[in-house]
Amino acid sequence: MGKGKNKTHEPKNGKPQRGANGHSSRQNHKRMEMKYDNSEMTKFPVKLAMWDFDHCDPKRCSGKKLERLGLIKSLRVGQKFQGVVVSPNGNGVVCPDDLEIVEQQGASVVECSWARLEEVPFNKIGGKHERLLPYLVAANQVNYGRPWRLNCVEALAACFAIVGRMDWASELLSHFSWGLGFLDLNRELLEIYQQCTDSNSVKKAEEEWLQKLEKENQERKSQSKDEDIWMMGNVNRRDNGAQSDESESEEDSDQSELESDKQSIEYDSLGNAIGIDNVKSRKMLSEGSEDEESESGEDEEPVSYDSLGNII
Ligand SMILES: C[S@@+](CC[C@H](N)C(=O)[O-])C[C@H]1O[C@@H](n2cnc3c(N)ncnc32)[C@H](O)[C@@H]1O
Repeated sequence: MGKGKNKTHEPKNGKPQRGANGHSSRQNHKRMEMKYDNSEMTKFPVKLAMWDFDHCDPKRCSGKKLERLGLIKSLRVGQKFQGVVVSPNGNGVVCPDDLEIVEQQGASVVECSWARLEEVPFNKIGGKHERLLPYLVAANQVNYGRPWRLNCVEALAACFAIVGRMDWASELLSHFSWGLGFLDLNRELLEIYQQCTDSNSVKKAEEEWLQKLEKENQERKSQSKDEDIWMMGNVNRRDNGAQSDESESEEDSDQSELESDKQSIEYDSLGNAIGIDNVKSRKMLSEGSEDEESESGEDEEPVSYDSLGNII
């Protein structure tokens, strides 16, 4: 762990743990509590706090930036927080019913790496109101476009926005060049969550949104499949169609070969039709050449197929 407040300190000679300032953790705890009443904290209308595990690059870390701006306070492991704790360890999701808690006690986050969550002693941090965030999409430069994985300032802003304090959400995000983009990106969804009441109703709204996304995704896929077909003609008749399985394509190719051979049926000297054999032998040849083509074709131009065997 790095040099943050919450790096692990080994007890020496069985004596109580002491922080970097030489005070015992109990004394530090008192100091931290007192610091909350410090005038520094008036920079933001409510308490903002974080447990900082120093996992992240300080230059890119939104929590550290809020701390440098004097907007958020670091908490020590062992300290609990009275307000809403926006945490990967939460049970319910943040909901409009949390407004009172947020307005009276503030909000906090866990500043750590998503990749190192298992190192966070969640049982020694948190509070009575630990919450997850419902589906929202990150707008920060590290995880842009990624759902659920918000950074600390986005998580705090999301909490404020959901409980209806868009003013606080904007104020906090305005310190980041990309910040207000988070509210733009999630505007419609945030408005939906704001209409909810308790945690269950937010979960329900989230579920409906995800179903809508899934439906749109399916529609987009089938639309692009249709467009492909119009652009490329019947893809099952392409030379490398050997890979497009299914009886449909085999039937098609049989049919087309028969049709094209109708006029070219030849007869031997005894009057036997020999065109059918020719069709068969040509088909076998063409199958052989398809194999060769598909082998060499792999190197030249990789082709992928969807579940219906269409080239995508
Ligand atoms: C894992 S840290 C990553 C912080 C990042 N390094 C930064 O620069 O801010 C993000 C924190 O925001 C809160 N958070 C973000 N997305 C969340 C979600 N979907 N549910 C609950 N908490 C979330 C949690 O406190 C989480 O620990």
